[in-house]
Amino acid sequence: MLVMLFIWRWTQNQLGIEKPKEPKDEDDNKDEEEENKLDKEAENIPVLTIIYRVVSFCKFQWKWYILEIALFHIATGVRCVQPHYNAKLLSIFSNKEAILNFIATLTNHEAIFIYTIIVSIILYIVGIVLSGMESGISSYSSEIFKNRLRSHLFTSVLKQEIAFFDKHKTGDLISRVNWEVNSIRRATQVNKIFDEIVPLIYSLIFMSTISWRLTLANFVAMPFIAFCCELYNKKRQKFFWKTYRSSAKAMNVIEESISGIRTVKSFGCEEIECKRYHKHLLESSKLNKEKSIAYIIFRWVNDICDNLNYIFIVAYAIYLVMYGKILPEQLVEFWLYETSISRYLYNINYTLQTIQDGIMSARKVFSIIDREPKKIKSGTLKKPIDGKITFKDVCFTYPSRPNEKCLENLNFECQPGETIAFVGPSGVGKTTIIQLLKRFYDPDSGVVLVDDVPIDEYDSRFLHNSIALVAQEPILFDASINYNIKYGCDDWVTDKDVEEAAKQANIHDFILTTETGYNTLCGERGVALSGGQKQRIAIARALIRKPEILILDEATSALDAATEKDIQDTLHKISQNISVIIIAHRLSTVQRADTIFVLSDKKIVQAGSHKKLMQEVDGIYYNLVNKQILHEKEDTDEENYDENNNKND
Ligand SMILES: Nc1ncnc2c1ncn2[C@@H]1O[C@H](COP(=O)(O)OP(=O)(O)OP(=O)(O)O)[C@@H](O)[C@H]1O
Repeated sequence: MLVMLFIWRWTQNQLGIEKPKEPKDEDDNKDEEEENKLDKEAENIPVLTIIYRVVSFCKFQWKWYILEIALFHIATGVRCVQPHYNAKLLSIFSNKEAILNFIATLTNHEAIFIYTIIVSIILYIVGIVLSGMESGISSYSSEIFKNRLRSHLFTSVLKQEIAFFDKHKTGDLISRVNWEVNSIRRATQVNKIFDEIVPLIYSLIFMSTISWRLTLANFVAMPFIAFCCELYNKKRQKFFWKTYRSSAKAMNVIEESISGIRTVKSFGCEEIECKRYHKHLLESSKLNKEKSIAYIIFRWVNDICDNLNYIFIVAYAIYLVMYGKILPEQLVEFWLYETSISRYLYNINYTLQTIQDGIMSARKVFSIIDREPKKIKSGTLKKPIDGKITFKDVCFTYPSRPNEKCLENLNFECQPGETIAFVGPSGVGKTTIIQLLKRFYDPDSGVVLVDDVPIDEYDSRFLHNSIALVAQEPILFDASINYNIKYGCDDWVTDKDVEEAAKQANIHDFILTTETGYNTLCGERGVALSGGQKQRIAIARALIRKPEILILDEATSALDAATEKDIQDTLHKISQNISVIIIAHRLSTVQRADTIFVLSDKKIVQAGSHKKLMQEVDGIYYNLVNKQILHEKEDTDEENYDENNNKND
């Protein structure tokens, strides 16, 4: 009973039923606290829920699991009978007298001898073949599981609201998709534990039929070993969280440095980035060193206990043989089983640790898979849109900066087919207005309406298709120009539409000059193209959708004056039928807008056409235009001066 209690306690601990406490890192800043909220929630998921979730992910490849379990049991059964036949052979040759006796009567024993050898060989071969097949199937089914889990996790990550990505670092998310899923996959090979438990039980049964006293002697050191395991596993759990954090930080440095390699190189910061990465690796190595020391101590204590137990069993066995309680050949058979017992126990402990790691990883993975994206209440309305946009008393604060109001009581209207523009100093909230219209965030108060209907009543996909955005920093995917223009609507647009959109965006001629035309690859994030080319492809990507509302957020900032004028003419033609919102610092870009809204101090302070605003000589717009004209004049004067000087030289 006592032993059972210890085993139960030990298993509980091994499986992490006692929730691991995340150690408090003194260096943690506020951002990390915010980011770790999810992990803290994850820690509270009961272990049985986690096991249930993992099992429900496994169940769809149940056929593989059943085959694997069947093969496993046959292979284990075969392996368990082997020592019996080996012992039979050994007992024949156990001493000189027995060998001479056997040779003298060889003809009598020949059949038994050959039979035993043949059975032994067959058992070995069957055991090897079945074990191999079982391992292969197990690894195959766990790979299927891993991919399925990764795919679910990735889908869940993409479903999250934009605010989620403001708080969670890319490195952490990538680490969950790779590292944590792998750790769960290892834990799902739970049959590995049966690989040890079943033969252990079989061996114990065989051993107790030989001598129940000797079999019981195996359990003498069990309580102490269980106690050591418990101490060691507590230590391991502490290390798990710390190692996870430092690996996620290291992953983040890799992601940031590689995606921003041009910035890193242009500032000559390669060494700084290497040092930053190295710092996190050192942190991780330090933790691993401590972990290894803890492991060494655990192994020492474990092995000492094991050996002492062994010595005790040997002494006890000699005693039993001496007093005729068991026969020498029985002892040989017993010993063949005995040698495997400690190996089984060690492997069980190792597998339980893997399962424990898997459970901790599963907490991290399922906390995201099960996370309901906040506030993304999507309606079902799909009625065609005319393009009227209304912002009514909209107030907004970014969730990651809850103490800084970004927009206050914003009110404006855009009639269908109108072009409106937002201008104002940098950081005043122009892009934020667009983010609210695209429902990347929901306002704290007030309402955003499209055609007098609150935008959360529209089907989210329908709304995104009706409102096309050309963002400030267009992101192109590492695929062909054709793919990038068609992105998201390749099931309803043709190659002719792609060409048409490219012509409207003034990029068609450039595409024709490339060797592979529309199949030219854009490179990761569009690195193989110039800023202006990227912007024009992004404009084509927006135009091909034939949206009812088109948003251009600094969409032509990287273009030369002539190209910008061509695109503006095209957009002007298109904008007769659709609503257009333009955000631009270059005021010449917004001059044609029906209404220009000037933002300052979180709200709209001026509104009207360019002509009207230019009449308000005390207004911000008038000043902005004058400053820009003056600036452009200074630039032209400087250029003329340089040119004259060059001529005189
Ligand atoms: N994801 C975010 N989380 C927290 N704060 C943000 C976030 N995005 C923007 N901000 C802050 O909100 C404010 C408004 O930003 P926004 O990008 O709307 O300005 P903008 O007027 O478009 O600026 P610019 O003309 O330079 O593009 C800024 O102070 C900015 O720092």
